[in-house]
Amino acid sequence: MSNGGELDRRLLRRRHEALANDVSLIASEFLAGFQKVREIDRPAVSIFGSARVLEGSAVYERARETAAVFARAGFAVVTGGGPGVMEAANRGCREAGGLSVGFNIELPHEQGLNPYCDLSLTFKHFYARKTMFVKAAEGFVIFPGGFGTLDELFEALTLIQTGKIGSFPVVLFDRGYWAPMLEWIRARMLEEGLVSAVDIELLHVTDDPAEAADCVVSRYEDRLDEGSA
Ligand SMILES: C/C(=C\CNc1ncnc2c1ncn2[C@@H]1O[C@H](COP(=O)(O)O)[C@@H](O)[C@H]1O)CO
Repeated sequence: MSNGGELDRRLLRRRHEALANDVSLIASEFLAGFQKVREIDRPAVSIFGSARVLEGSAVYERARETAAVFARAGFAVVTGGGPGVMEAANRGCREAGGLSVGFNIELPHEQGLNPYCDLSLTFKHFYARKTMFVKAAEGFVIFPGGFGTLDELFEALTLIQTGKIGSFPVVLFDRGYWAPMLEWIRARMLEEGLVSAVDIELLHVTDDPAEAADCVVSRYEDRLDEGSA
């Protein structure tokens, strides 16, 4: 099965004769993604986190619980549709009667879509898929994770910091996990003038599922009152 990697590698090799066709394939993936986002009939949160945590682990169970709180608040839960935190969040949302959405990705070592998604789409390209996490969401909750999770966290933060999207809440779940990163951001990035204090204020840190949900839901309600949601 094609995993999109061949197309990405071809684009980067700059084989110009193939570019127009390749770009139109990518455009059609964006369009299919936007159409799927339109099917989400309520406000949504995008939840990111490790693909590797297992059922029963603290991170998995907190993600499941957090997604359930969002579902009970009337929010859809959007994830990458894979295993680990993605599965936990889709599962928690489904168990609480919410709308559970998975934007999966074709990978060389296929993991497949987890069985807890009501709406789903599988992408070939990370960049089209990442746009849908942002397009769909009123905020972001990020659980402990590795490179993929950090990529999604900093994508959201950069879009907010540069004003490409509104100032949506970004919640880091698990104080202990994120503390060293936040300390480094303050001690080095801020100290050396590479970010501003207001940039750091974009991040909210919590260990509490209800607080994570309240942060996103209350900001959404404020935007509704202002007429900007
Ligand atoms: C490596 C494993 C599974 C890979 N399958 C994935 N399926 C869907 N989405 C994924 C997968 N791996 C990473 N992602 C995305 O990145 C985030 C997690 O990455 P991390 O490096 O594990 O932090 C996640 O939010 C996904 O969107 C398990 O064997």
